[in-house]
Formats: sequence, structure tokens, C-alpha cells
Amino acid sequence: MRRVQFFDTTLRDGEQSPGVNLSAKEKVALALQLERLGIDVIEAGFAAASPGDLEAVRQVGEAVGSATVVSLARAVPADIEKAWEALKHAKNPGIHVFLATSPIHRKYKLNMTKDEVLERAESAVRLAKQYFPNVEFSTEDGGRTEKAFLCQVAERVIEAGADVLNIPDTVGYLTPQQYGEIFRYLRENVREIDKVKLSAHCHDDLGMATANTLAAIEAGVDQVEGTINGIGERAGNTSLEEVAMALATRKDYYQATTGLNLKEIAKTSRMVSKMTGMFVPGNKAVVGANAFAHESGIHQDGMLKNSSTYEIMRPEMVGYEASRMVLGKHSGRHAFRDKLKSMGYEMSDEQISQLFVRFKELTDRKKVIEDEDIASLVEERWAGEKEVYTLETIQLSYGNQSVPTASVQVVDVRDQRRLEEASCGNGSVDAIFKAIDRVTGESMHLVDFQIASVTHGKDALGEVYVKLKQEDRIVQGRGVSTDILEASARAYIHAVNRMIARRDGGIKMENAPVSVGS
Ligand SMILES: CC(=O)SCCNC(=O)CCNC(=O)[C@H](O)C(C)(C)COP(=O)(O)OP(=O)(O)OC[C@H]1O[C@@H](n2cnc3c(N)ncnc32)[C@H](O)[C@@H]1OP(=O)(O)O
Ligand SMILES: CC(C)C(=O)C(=O)O
Repeated sequence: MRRVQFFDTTLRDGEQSPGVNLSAKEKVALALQLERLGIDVIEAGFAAASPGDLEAVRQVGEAVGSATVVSLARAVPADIEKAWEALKHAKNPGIHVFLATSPIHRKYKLNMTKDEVLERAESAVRLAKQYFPNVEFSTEDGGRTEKAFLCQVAERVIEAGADVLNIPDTVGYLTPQQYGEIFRYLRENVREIDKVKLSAHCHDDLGMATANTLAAIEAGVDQVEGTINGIGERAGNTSLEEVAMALATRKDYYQATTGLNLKEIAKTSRMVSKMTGMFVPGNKAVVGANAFAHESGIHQDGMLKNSSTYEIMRPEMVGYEASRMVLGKHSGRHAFRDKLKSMGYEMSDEQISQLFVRFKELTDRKKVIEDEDIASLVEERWAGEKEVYTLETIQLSYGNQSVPTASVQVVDVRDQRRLEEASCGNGSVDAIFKAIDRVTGESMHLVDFQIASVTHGKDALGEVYVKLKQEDRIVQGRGVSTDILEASARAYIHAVNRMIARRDGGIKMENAPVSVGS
């Protein structure tokens, strides 16, 4: 199986993302992490761009031990000399010289003829070779360059001593088939092509950077270039982690290996995101927060039975701890049961079914159900004595010019009667509590009322505590809901049930789940 070399340009092309500016210290920290990841070549910056970048390239070159550290340089002597100034003390120095070759760039940007481009490319490589043991030459906008002319450029830079020939799809224009075809064409038509390593460098303007890079690997390139998280100029570069995982997961197809320590991918991605301020979208392949998360019941059930049903690679392979089961509207009983178990609740099927009904009601109102939500549901259902009344519905009429009115429907679980009553109050909560007193025939005195937020965000669960007094007995009740008025009603009914249980000799809590601690 052949080994594909990985060239990382997060610190150069990645830094060309608008708004990104890495300090020398940050570049060194990232470069050391890239080295831990097993990157073969690290492009540390563009020494001629600024004194600060020259200094950063210098520090990276001296800090990195095994990887080759390169600086980008235009095909001008001053840039090449700056690159050498930065890297002359590096452990493994290299240079990446580029010159555009396409008709569009020759005419509008460089104002150079084909012959001038050939001359300049050759002389730049010759000069670079005087300083650096390792010289890469890139035909900028190679993807839109006439193939015959590309061959001419290739022959001239090989003759001048280039070690690597990179053909970038600078503007992300080519299709995978077209990009692969360029490398096959070069192999067939360039003299002494075997003297250089061929390299692929793609941009993601049409979302094809990874596909194009993989097509280049199929066409036999020796090296691939890209960035972590796919950051870079415009729509970004090839995501190296995507290519690495495609090769690792589809070894059967690509028949190629890398020198990467895949377990370092997650950490590297987090570092890049943090230092560049470029957040990784949740659905990003390999490193997105949802890349190993499962939300729907059918998928979660499959995952619990065997992870190969819905995962082609394990999160542990790239350094994540485990797949995540996200409980939400689309989740089913299997995942719900698994979550309860992982939180330490052991329950019968009947108990789980009862709780599942409340869970589904909650998911209609809350996007993501967190562990605290589940714990609140369990405690609300089983924290007290056996229920006498269960809340069915509440209806409210409220206006700042009118008296709030609440109507409450409950079921008396002793005989399954459905009961309904209404009441006015000083406020909505007062109206609800009075309606509950009426419907249950109980007379309670409210001693305390507190509201707390259980979870975060606009759809957070609210938790209400009430303390009720009847004669000399005091009980507490607790209710949770995304709606604070509903939580109030639940808390009040919870307390009423406890009061009845206490007063009538204590109805035992027969069905409560066993909590074995979480
Ligand atoms: C595809 C890529 O990602 S290429 C890398 C892009 N990265 C960067 O540009 C980041 C760093 N760049 C910089 O800091 C600045 O552009 C510098 C310092 C390199 C140059 O700055 P300036 O001298 O002010 O030139 P400016 O950037 O405005 O224009 C580029 C000049 O380089 C020329 N040029 C562009 N590419 C090359 C090349 N590969 N070889 C030689 N000359 C080149 C342009 O034709 C233009 O020349 P002109 O002034 O004769 O018209
Ligand atoms: C310098 C070259 C390789 C480049 O970044 C590009 O063409 O995209």
C-alpha cells in the first residue's frame, strides 16, 4: 500500500481566511500540534508578507523537530531570500515557490507572456535550490492552465531542480474527473516526471475540494495539501481530516495510507477553531459537533444494537470519547431507556412508558432534552407519594384590564373521573391555584412559591417549588415545564397529592424507580 504525504497549510492558506491573524506564539503551538498529528510538511507562513510573519515562520522552523517547515514565496528573489532568512536555522527547512500559469492570470494579473512565465519559474526554482534542500513549485491556477503549457512549465522546473510539483485548483473550478486527468496527463507527457513528487492543492468554491483531492490520489499523486477544518481563502481549502478519514475508512478502495496519528484530529480541530475564531459547523464531516451524534429513534435504536448500522467510523478513531445520543423530538423508547439507565435510573417497562409520554410532550416544546430535563421529569413523577390527581389541561384567560381566570381539568386516579373547575384570581398563578383547590375540593394555604430555571436558553425548563399548609401539616411540591404557569400547576398538584397522602395515612409509593446514583 502506498503512503500519501500530508502537507498542511493551516498556518498560511488557512490564515488567509478573512479576519484570521495568528501570532507567532499561536503558530508555534499549532505547528507542534500538527507535528503530533503526524503532518509531513507544515507551511508556516509567507515570510515576505510582513516582519511578523517572517518571525513566526522562523520560530516554527526552529520549534518543529521532524516535519519539514516551509515558507511560501513568490517567484521573486526578494521573497526567496526572506524565506531563507526565516528558515536558515530550521531543523528541516523547505520553500514553496509559486507562479500563476493560466491564461487569465498571465494576461490580467502578471502581464507576462508564456515565455516570461517559463523563464521566471525556472530562475526562481534555481535560486531557491541554492538555499533550500527541499523546493516545491506551484503552478498557481494550474487547474485553468492549458495542459500542454503545464507540461512545459513542469519540464522547466524539474530541470531547475524542483523536488515537488504542485498543481493547484486555485479557484475550486475543476470537477474530480478533470482534476485527476491533469495528473495522468502530466505523468504521460512530461519528461523526467518521476524526479518530482506530485502534489494536489484544492479549494472549496464549489464544495468539491475533498472530492478533487481524493481524485488526485486515485490519479497517483504523492502529496495532498489542505488545512484543518478546511479553513482558507474564500470557501476554504481541502479539509485534511476529511481526506485522512476517507483514506482510513476506505482503505479497501484507495489502497493508500498516511503517516497521521488520527486520534489527534479532534484536538487539532478544536485548537484551530479556538485560535482562529472560526467555528466548526455542527454538520461538518469528521469534526463537527454532530458528526457522531444521533437524534432519531430509528437511528438510535440501530446504534444501540450495533454502531455499524449508522456509523462508518468510530469517534474514538479521531479522538472523540464516544458517539452521542441526543434526545429530542425524534427519539424513541430504546434511546430513552438507555439514557435513563446511564443516569442510574432502573425502571420497569411500565414506568418507562409512563415517563415516555411526558418526555414526548416535552420534546414538542424543547429542541434538545438535557440530562437535567430527564432528571426533573423522573423526580416530578416519582419524588412524592402515589398520585391522587393528575393534571390534564389548564386554560387561562389573561388581560391587563381584566381579572385572570383559569380553568383546570384533572383526573382522579382512584376512580378515573375527569373533573373540571374554573376560578378567578389576583394573577394567573393565583387563579390556577384556586381552580385546583376547587377541583380537588381541598383548601390549601400557600406558604412559599419559587421559580428556577433548570436548563438554559429560550426553551429552558422552568421549575416551580411550592410549599402548602393545611391545618398543621406543611408539604412541598415541585413541577417542571417549559411553561412556567404549567410548572406552577404541576407543582401545586404535586403538593396537594402529598398533602392527601400525609393526611390520609400515607399512600405508599409502590412504583417509584430505583435510583442507583449517576
Ligand atoms: C493563491 C494564493 O494563495 S497566493 C498567496 C496569497 N497570499 C498573500 O498574498 C498573502 C501575503 N501577501 C502580501 O503580504 C503582499 O501581497 C506581498 C507583501 C506579498 C506583496 O505586496 P505588494 O508588493 O504590495 O504587491 P501586491 O500584493 O499589491 O501585488 C502583488 C504583486 O505581486 C505580483 N505577483 C503575484 N504573484 C506572483 C508570483 N507568484 N511571483 C511573482 N510575482 C507575483 C503581482 O503581479 C503584483 O505585481 P505588480 O506590483 O507588479 O503588479
Ligand atoms: C500558492 C498556491 C499553492 C495556492 O495557495 C493556490 O493556488 O491556491
